[in-house]
Amino acid sequence: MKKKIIVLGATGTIGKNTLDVIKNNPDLFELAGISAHSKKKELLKIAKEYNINKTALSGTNKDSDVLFSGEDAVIQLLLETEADIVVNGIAGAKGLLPSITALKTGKNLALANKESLVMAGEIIKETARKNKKSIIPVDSEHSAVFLLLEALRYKNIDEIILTASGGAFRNTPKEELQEVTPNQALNHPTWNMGKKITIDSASLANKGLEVLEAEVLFDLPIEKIKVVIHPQSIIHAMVRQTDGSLYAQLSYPDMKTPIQHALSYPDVLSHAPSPIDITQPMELSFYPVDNDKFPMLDIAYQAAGSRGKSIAFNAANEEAVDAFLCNKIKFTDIPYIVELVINHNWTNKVIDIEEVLLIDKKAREIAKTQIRKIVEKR
Ligand SMILES: NC(=O)C1=CN([C@@H]2O[C@H](COP(=O)(O)OP(=O)(O)OC[C@H]3O[C@@H](n4cnc5c(N)ncnc54)[C@H](OP(=O)(O)O)[C@@H]3O)[C@@H](O)[C@H]2O)C=CC1
Ligand SMILES: CC(=O)[C@@H](O)[C@H](O)COP(=O)(O)O
Ligand SMILES: [Mn+2]
Repeated sequence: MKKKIIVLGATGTIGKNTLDVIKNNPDLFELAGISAHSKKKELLKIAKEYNINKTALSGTNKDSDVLFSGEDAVIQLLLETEADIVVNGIAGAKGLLPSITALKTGKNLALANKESLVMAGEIIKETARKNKKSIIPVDSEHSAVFLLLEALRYKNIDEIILTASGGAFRNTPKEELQEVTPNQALNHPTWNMGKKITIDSASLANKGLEVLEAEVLFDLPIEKIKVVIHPQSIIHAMVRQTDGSLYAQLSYPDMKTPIQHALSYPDVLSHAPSPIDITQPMELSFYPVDNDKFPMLDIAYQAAGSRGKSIAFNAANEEAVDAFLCNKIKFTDIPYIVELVINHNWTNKVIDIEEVLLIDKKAREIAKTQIRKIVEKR
């Protein structure tokens, strides 16, 4: 039986990589539905190529060229389409409700949209538990930890270590970060990704979100979740057992590897999307994070353990990155804005999705006020 897959964010980087994995494994996987936000032409092209009619376009009003259109299009697609797995490759906080709906409609969730877990980790896990469905991480580091923990049978785990490439400014002196441009920040050294996550890699906010994502996924105390700079992005994560042994997962920086793993799970396929050639010389190096130069990781650690602060971290960062990409604020204003927002009096426990959305909205308002103040001053 082929697994039926819905790809949310089919026009994005995760979406396209997922479509490649499906295309490369026609006997195993079958595309059941797709969503996009603005790229209608591209969405229709994919639908034609894969011969499907379950299409959703969320960034428009009623549009008869697609099956579902408008703000609720993704939710309608999930309600009306049978599938085994939903790959959530939507960028940002808008991925949250689709994650929950995927689980509620009885589908396993292959999750790239880390924001879902940062905003509503407990609610999503409880929804998965109630509906007897799995959350399979797609984020490369979490996919690696997931694999390693399974291989080690979750026994005697001491700590997990996520690697970070260091982003576009790993070698840029701190004093020069004031004047860097969006185009410079978008020049990721190892991965080809969407704009928002690429800016987050440059500021290390991505690693901050990933620490918060790992806190939810692996149920570990935050001091057991560590980060190390590894410029080659070959090792994606490591797990240390209590006897000191350190286990690592290695693969080239190609998202098809964790995506294939998530789609085939619990099986492992007999071929690799891009196998590592160990007959070639390969350098693997590691450095500590420079927290003074990149404060976003420390700010994320401050948000750990508090769902309200985690939501605020994500919301303020999304607003600040948007403003940076529009040249309204400087790169160095991003941590200033986010720290100011998370230092408000947010609740630690969040009960339901309505409360999540309320905190998200409030945090964005505070961030936008700060952005306006910065713009007025300059
Ligand atoms: N790229 C990567 O390698 C990795 C990404 N991730 C995570 O995966 C997610 C997607 O990232 P990435 O693929 O890089 O992003 P992209 O920007 O490349 O793609 C985003 C996708 O989401 C759609 N989209 C954008 N806004 C909305 C919205 N408001 N409602 C519904 N759909 C929307 C876009 O549609 P359209 O193009 O039509 O506008 C597009 O299909 C993020 O959460 C990211 O953190 C995690 C690990 C690795
Ligand atoms: C591919 C992936 O999982 C990204 O989240 C990646 O980790 C980003 O690179 P950084 O390590 O630079 O944040
Ligand atoms: Mn990652």
